[in-house]
Amino acid sequence: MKVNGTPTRTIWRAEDGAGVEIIDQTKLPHAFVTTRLETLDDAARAIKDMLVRGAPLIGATAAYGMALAMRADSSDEALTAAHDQLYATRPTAVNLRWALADMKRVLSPLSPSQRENAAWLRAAELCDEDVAINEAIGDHGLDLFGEAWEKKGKTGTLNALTHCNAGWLATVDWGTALAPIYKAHDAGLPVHVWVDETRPRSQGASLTAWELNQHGVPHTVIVDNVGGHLMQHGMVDLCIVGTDRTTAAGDVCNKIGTYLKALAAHDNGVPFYVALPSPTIDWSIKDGLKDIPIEERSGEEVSVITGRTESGEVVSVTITPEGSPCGNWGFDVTPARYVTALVTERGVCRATEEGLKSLFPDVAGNAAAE
Ligand SMILES: CSC[C@H]1O[C@H](OP(=O)(O)O)[C@H](O)[C@@H]1O
Repeated sequence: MKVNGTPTRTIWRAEDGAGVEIIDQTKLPHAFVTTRLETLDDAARAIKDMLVRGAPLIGATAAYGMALAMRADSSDEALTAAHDQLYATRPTAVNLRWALADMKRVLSPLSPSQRENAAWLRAAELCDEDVAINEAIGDHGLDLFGEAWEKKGKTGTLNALTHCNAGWLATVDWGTALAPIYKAHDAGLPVHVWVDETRPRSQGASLTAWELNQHGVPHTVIVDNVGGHLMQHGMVDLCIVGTDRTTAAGDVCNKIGTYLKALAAHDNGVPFYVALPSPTIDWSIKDGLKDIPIEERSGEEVSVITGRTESGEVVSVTITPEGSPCGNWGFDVTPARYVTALVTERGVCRATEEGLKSLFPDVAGNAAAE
């Protein structure tokens, strides 16, 4: 998408071919800073410390991390060690596993001398594929927004609620949940977005709001707990969120708090859509609650908050008493029964095994055979 009018992706190979450039998302919204990854360790740290985050972007960064690793040492041992180091960075987004498996499939059969170049090429292909997938999600999601606008009688504004950041900052470009919002806005639909701030890291307040500002999309940042109230009072026409892992039966793992929004949407008859790129489908599992690992991060992400002072200085402050432990579960699972539909790059389907198989008969079958 554009940053100050300039088309920009979240990750790209450096012009000198020896490094990888990323947007440091820990600096947004108060500063737009890019940083250069030179080594496998740099890439692993960028994922673990969330300079880059979002399931598709985590996968893309891991792919480029493999290229940086092969640049340093392209032996069989180094290939396996790089895969394992990157795999261990964050447990929930299945794109990490998928991208690393893809890179290993491409690199393992090659001679060490061929691996670095092949890794750079494959990582770039995965990024381009992500962009195409997300734009297609935008196109299919636009149809749903059009239907919602018709249903509303084409009056007022079309109010969409989203949670966390599933925008272009969570991917290489376009985003997943925000792609239909950008497409609808650009098509002239009067879309307004309720942006859940999404504690504790505030990806909504700091990233989604920043993205929507850049694109000129009307929005309102809200605290995480107000969404149900807005739905009770008819102020939300639809919800659309991203996902970090969706099971073959349509259970959706996403940022903590998503499940509660889905419950409120179900109780108030508000459509609850999940933007789902196929690399985020885990075909090997059906029961999300039982089988999806939920990341637990440091309690400091809860007790410490960062912001900008009136003088423009960015500072961090502690908001909890000394000695109060803080729990920090990063994700939750929304059972498929609370999902109205899945918006994929191949179209919209029910959040069921049959629905996903109808769109991905080629993939579902293979995965089941593995
Ligand atoms: C399009 S994936 C976006 C997804 O990833 C976020 O998690 P995190 O910021 O911790 O990487 C969140 O669950 C978003 O919905």
